[in-house]
Amino acid sequence: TPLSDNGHQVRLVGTHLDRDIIDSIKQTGIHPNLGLRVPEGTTAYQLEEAEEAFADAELVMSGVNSFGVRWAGDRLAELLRPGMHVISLAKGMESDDEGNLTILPRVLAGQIPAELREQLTFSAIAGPSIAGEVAVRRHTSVVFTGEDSSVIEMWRGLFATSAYHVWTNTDFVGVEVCAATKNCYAFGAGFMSGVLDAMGEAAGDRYVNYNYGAALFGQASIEMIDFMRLLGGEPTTPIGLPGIGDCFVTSMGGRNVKCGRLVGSGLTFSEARDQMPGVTLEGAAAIKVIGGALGPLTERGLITPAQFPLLRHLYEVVGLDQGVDVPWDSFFGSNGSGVL
Ligand SMILES: NC(=O)c1ccc[n+]([C@@H]2O[C@H](COP(=O)([O-])OP(=O)(O)OC[C@H]3O[C@@H](n4cnc5c(N)ncnc54)[C@H](O)[C@@H]3O)[C@@H](O)[C@H]2O)c1
Repeated sequence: TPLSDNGHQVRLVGTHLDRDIIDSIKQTGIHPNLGLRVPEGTTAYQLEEAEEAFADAELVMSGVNSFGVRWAGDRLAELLRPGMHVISLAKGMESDDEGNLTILPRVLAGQIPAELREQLTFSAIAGPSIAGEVAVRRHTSVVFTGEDSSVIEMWRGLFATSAYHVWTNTDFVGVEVCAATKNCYAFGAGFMSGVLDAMGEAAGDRYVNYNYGAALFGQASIEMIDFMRLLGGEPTTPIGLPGIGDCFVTSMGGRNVKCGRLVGSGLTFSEARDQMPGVTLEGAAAIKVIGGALGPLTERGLITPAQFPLLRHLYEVVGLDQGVDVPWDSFFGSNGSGVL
């Protein structure tokens, strides 16, 4: 929407999983998931028509989610040309057996042969932005990130409108780690409602569980800053849009929070998952990857057993199918602000 509002032509290429969406846009102009008409100047293409869509295109935006990043990289390897700029949306990280974590734009770039890759740039969009709200031009404030400030400034110039407000940040690792980890913590945000669901009528209608949610949210902010120290981001990056702001919007609802709510009400993660067949749960997947890396990182002495108590518990719940038993007393360090 912001690109179209600025007068650019947009070519929307679906994956093999998006055939119905692309058919709908081609036939009616309506994006069926959002129930909205795509903006003027947008043309939809099926995957087989990707070469036509990429012909004379200068800029590429990848909206493939975290499950398809390597797949997207393989497709782009065939379609990109030297001098093109790529910006991606997927939120998550990959881990190896030793717990080394990699941000997804680097995974995407890694699928492109080195000779071509060196003639491209890779950037990403982060920060609180619900697709449908952007589409109806609600005020949205985001962060564009990448290593090269002139490239992300170029992207900002293309996107920024009176409703879509863009900041730029060259802390690529820090911003992307925030984007990935907030999805983990937002799963936990579902617990506060789930616990009330389990209480049934005994919960009454006078008090809700905001204290519970606020404590999880506060601990999430401490752990995001700890991730900056671990992975090489700036300690201030989680403040504002990339971490806290995005964690807020993601915690307010969506598929991931719904699953967290079911788990908070007493179901195991596997049982909750079974109640949501076919639903993409990027946050739960991120907990398995990032939470799963904490064990090897602790064994290697890169973090202490006292660090990341909330994400460790989320991993017990999602990765090991254990019940919710929030380790409150291990939160907030010695002073309520995470100082150990
Ligand atoms: N929707 C939002 O409001 C929003 C906001 C900020 C960031 N994001 C991020 O942007 C990305 C896209 O968001 P979305 O809501 O469109 O997600 P989505 O789950 O609807 O999927 C987006 C795309 O990924 C493709 N995809 C999924 N699994 C795939 C696979 N295994 N192989 C190949 N392609 C696959 C789908 O075909 C689709 O084109 C996500 O990583 C999300 O976290 C979304």
